[in-house]
Amino acid sequence: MTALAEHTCEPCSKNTQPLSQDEALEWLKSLSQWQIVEHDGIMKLSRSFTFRDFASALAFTQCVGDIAEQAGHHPVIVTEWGKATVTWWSHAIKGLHLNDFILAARTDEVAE
Ligand SMILES: C[C@H](O)[C@H](O)[C@H]1CNC2=NC(N)=NC(=O)C2=N1
Repeated sequence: MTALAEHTCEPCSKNTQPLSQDEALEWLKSLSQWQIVEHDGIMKLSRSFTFRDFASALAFTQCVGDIAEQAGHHPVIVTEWGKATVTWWSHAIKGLHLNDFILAARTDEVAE
């Protein structure tokens, strides 16, 4: 079975259905330390990463930005001293798509 990070992101149009809560919870089992949060009725995938200082958090933020640019799919990243919180969701479908789980897995790879 292909590791989640190696999956290919699929373009999703605004007509694509977001994952159901059950589907999202099933994919969540493939990740660790990520959680599904809901803001304004939109399910999102979020995880905080801790670092020894601001510069390290900023360098991680740049790496996540590179992943996002490469995929054409972007998270919200809150970067602060010693911490960065990454939240993925698919704006076009106002919910979660497998792409968000793939990019969360790729986010974990650059946090190591
Ligand atoms: C035009 C541009 O490709 C689209 O707006 C992309 C940009 N990045 C995106 N990122 C996320 N998370 N969801 C989107 O729907 C999205 N759409």
